[in-house]
Formats: sequence, C-alpha cells, structure tokens
Amino acid sequence: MPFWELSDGARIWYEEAGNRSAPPLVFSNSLGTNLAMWDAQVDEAEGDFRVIRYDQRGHGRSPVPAEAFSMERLGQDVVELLDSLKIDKTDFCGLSMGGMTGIVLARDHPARFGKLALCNTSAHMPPADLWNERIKAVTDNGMEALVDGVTERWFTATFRRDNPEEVERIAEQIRATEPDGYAACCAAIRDMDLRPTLSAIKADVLILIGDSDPSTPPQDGELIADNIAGARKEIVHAAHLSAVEAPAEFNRAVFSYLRGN
Ligand SMILES: O=C(O)CC1=CCC(=O)O1
Repeated sequence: MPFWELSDGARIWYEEAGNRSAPPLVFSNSLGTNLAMWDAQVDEAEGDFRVIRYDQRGHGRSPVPAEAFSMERLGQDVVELLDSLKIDKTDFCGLSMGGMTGIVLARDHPARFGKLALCNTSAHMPPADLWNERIKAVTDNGMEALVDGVTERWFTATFRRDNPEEVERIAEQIRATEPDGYAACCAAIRDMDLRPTLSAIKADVLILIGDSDPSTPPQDGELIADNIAGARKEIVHAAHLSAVEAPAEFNRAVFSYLRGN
C-alpha cells in the first residue's frame, strides 16, 4: 500500500479496502492513534464503500514533517489525497483530531464532501498551557509518560476493566506514535479556534458525541451541532474513543447516517 507525497513535501501513508467501484469513504484518525483505530468500522464499511484510511502526519507510518503545521494543513492533506486518487467527492468520518480535520474540510471544501461524520470532537480546545505541558512531557519523556492518563480519558472505567486487550491494543498505538509527530499535532490543536466560522458551514454533517467523554465533552459537540445549520446529532454511551469502545452503537449511528437511513 502506498505513501502519497504532499505539496509541502510531507508523506502520508494510506490504505484502501472494500469495493473500488462503490462510493468512497475516508477515515481520519485521532491524536496518538493510527489508521488501525478504524478496524471495526472498516469491517462494516467494506461491503458498500470504497474505504480509504490514512495515518495523520507524524502518526502510524506517516513520517513527522520537518516544519510545524496547522489544522488547515491537515485538511489540505485529505484534499490532496483525493486529488491523487482522482476522487471528486467522498463521504468522511473523523474522530477527535480527525473530526477537527473534518470541520476544516466542511468549511473550506464543501463541494468535495457528501456527508461528514464528525465524532468526539471540538472546535476549540483551550487552555494552551495544557497542550504546552503535553508537548514538553512527550519531548522530555517519550510517549509512555502519557499512556495511563490518555487511556483513562479514552475509555470508561467499565470498559477498561472488561476489555484490557482492546485497551492495550490502543495503548500500543500511543506508544508507537513518534513524540515529535504527537507534539506537532498538539500544537496544531492548541492553535485551532474553529468556532467563529462554524455558522458558515453549509455541508451535511453528523455530530457524534460520547456521553462520558472527558476529552471532548458533550458540550463541545453540542456547540458544533448548534452552530451548523441542519446538523444531525447522535449521542452514544462511551468515553472519547467511541469507535473502539462502542463499535456497534457507533456503527449504527454513523452508517445509518451515511446510508441515508
Ligand atoms: O488526547 C485526548 O485526550 C483528546 C484529544 C484531542 C485531540 C484528539 O485527537 O484527542
């Protein structure tokens, strides 16, 4: 499976699955994970979508770019991928940082997207100091320093108790993330404020909220849904990484939206 090279010289790893002649669907991962976070969604999607998933910059197999970048650049990465694959229009599903990427796409490139599922996400994540502390923590001590705190935010206590192997699978993705790549994405989130432009978005969006999400809490999703005309909203019982914690509920909400049910 290929890398694709972007206009600023960065390289991104992507994989395709499913039916090549079916409508395309792009999955965009969260901070500290990689494209394997979508395994349960790809199983569901590959029957009736051309599935494209990729590793965000500095995550998974996508190398860490030399220069800093913004959330807008993460959106541009997707547009350049679509161009390289000669896809005029696609559906999109992103979680957390992937959802932020989707907000940028819905705002700046509405003609390229049919439906966008924006999951466990936020338009603005202050305070800046929290991100600066995380950047320092991973730069000084590596990813292991974050694993316990992150998995506690991403999964409910019940899920962690009952599903230690699944929690460990995701913990391995966190450990495998390049600290510099994680830090660069933290800086992009720190500097992001998409709130003022939400009301200009005309795209067809689903806002999916985790009722027990301490990272992007329900009010963050509500704010996005309240400010985008016609936004559909779904609430699932999960913490932050709802696609992994509650795949059946997540898939029901996202795929009934994408399939037009
Ligand atoms: O790391 C977290 O807990 C929350 C988060 C912010 C952006 C993202 O993708 O995850």
